[in-house]
Amino acid sequence: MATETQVQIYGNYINGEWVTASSQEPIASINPANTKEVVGYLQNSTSDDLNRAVAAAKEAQPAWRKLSGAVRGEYLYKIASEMEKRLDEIAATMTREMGKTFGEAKGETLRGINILRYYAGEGMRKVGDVIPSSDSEALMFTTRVPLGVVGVITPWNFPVAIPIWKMAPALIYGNSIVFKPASETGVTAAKIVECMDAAGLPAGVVNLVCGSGSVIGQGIAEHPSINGVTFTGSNTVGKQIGQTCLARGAKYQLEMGGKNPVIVANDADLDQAVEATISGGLRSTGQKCTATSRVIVQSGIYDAFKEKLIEKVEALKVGDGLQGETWMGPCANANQLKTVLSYIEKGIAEGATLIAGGGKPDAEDLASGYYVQPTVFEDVTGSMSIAQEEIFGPVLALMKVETLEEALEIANDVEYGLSASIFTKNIGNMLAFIQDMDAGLVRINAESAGVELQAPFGGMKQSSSHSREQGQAAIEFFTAIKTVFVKP
Ligand SMILES: NC(=O)C1=CN([C@@H]2O[C@H](COP(=O)(O)OP(=O)(O)OC[C@H]3O[C@@H](n4cnc5c(N)ncnc54)[C@H](OP(=O)(O)O)[C@@H]3O)[C@@H](O)[C@H]2O)C=CC1
Ligand SMILES: O=C(O)CCC(=O)C(=O)O
Repeated sequence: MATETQVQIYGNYINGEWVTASSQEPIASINPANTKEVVGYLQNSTSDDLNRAVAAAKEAQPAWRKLSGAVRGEYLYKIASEMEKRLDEIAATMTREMGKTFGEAKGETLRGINILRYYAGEGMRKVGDVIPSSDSEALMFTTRVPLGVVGVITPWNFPVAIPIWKMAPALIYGNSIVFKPASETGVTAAKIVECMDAAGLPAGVVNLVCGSGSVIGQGIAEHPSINGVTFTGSNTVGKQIGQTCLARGAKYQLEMGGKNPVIVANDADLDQAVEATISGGLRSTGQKCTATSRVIVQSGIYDAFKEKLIEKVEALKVGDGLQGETWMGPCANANQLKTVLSYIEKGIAEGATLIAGGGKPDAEDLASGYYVQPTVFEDVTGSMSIAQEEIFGPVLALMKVETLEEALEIANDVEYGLSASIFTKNIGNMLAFIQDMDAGLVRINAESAGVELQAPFGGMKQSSSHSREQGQAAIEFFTAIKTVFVKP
């Protein structure tokens, strides 16, 4: 009861003001580690609220765009400083809203701050090239212009880093924003926007509209005044957004699922491979699009690898992410837990052998959260659902192979192509993997998760719309090239 009385209601942020949605029916954001705790209340917005946010963004964009890149960059530096002042508070809110451990949440918030500073610097870098004209008297060059109003639709699994790696480049290149965060993590989103407000960002440049995906998310995809939509989330929703944008001629960028493999070769450093498989597969409760899901192990090292992996997985401490000793928190919501448990059942039904975990933990103090045990299967074959479909949970599927060629064939035999790792000391194995692995991110002797903010990020096959986010690659989505020809 004590928590209920202190719970804050967060407004939408439209045209520089915190406002209540027209529906007057706030949505509760629940702590997945203890479902009796409400973290905060968010607005359940309607299309009228969305229209107001889009109108504000449209009005603010021309003046924002006219500022120099350096001046826009100053705002990003200020937002980063505001977030730094509230680092622990924002990280704790993230843990309470979606369950990842406080250490991971703090690391992610710092990453968000670093992304802001990186793109602040981009405001001072070149945006075009001089190209020789066939006319000797003419000057020909390229410049770039912003898209206009950008819709930002984000998931709950990286509630700070993903919104910021979309919004920071959108802003630095002169766009204004309508931001619709995942409903699970609306309080964390509101705190990011509070930092933007405290930094003095001009009214209307960023607008926050909370509400359901089917109303506000779909409304953004359909809105005639939104010029581009950047999305991270499920494949089903991503494709729907892509088709809606395509139909009205808007630009879109989609980052979606993964079914990421790790190959462990006979000559791998065993300890390194085990540590990286656990970290890549089970941190954040396996809820990363880059999480390791399939572990393809050569027969010569299989038994030793399996033994060490199981010993370590069974020692992992599951619990509330705010408690220092916790290694793995709960699933982010009831649906996630249900999905993970149903994949575990499918794995057993399709003939895989369960060798660790496999259900909810027994501990009484975990009964009111969405907890699941870290789980490992062996005897997994390529056609099983747990080898093909994204689980988005702490479930590892071990697959034994004889040769590296066989390992690569299995690794590529899925519809996704986001990230992939190999553990080997052999340069030939490394080069074959770099060359033949169909993934946007290939990592050698390193876990499959973990993205560096200054490098391009995105997937192949069904994992993305084939565009790239982050680093300097972000300019490709958030701007259009203008080729200029000048003749005296
Ligand atoms: N690639 C990744 O990083 C992620 C992948 N996923 C995958 O998706 C699965 C389901 O997760 P879930 O959270 O439901 O993912 P969704 O794709 O449903 O949600 C992602 C974002 O899209 C919004 N949204 C939902 N429906 C629509 C719609 N019709 N039109 C526009 N926007 C919409 C959501 O809003 P709201 O929250 O209000 O529903 C949220 O902001 C996971 O199990 C995982 O497999 C999930 C998250 C991240
Ligand atoms: O691995 C990472 O750091 C990023 C993962 C990611 O982008 C995602 O899960 O959506």
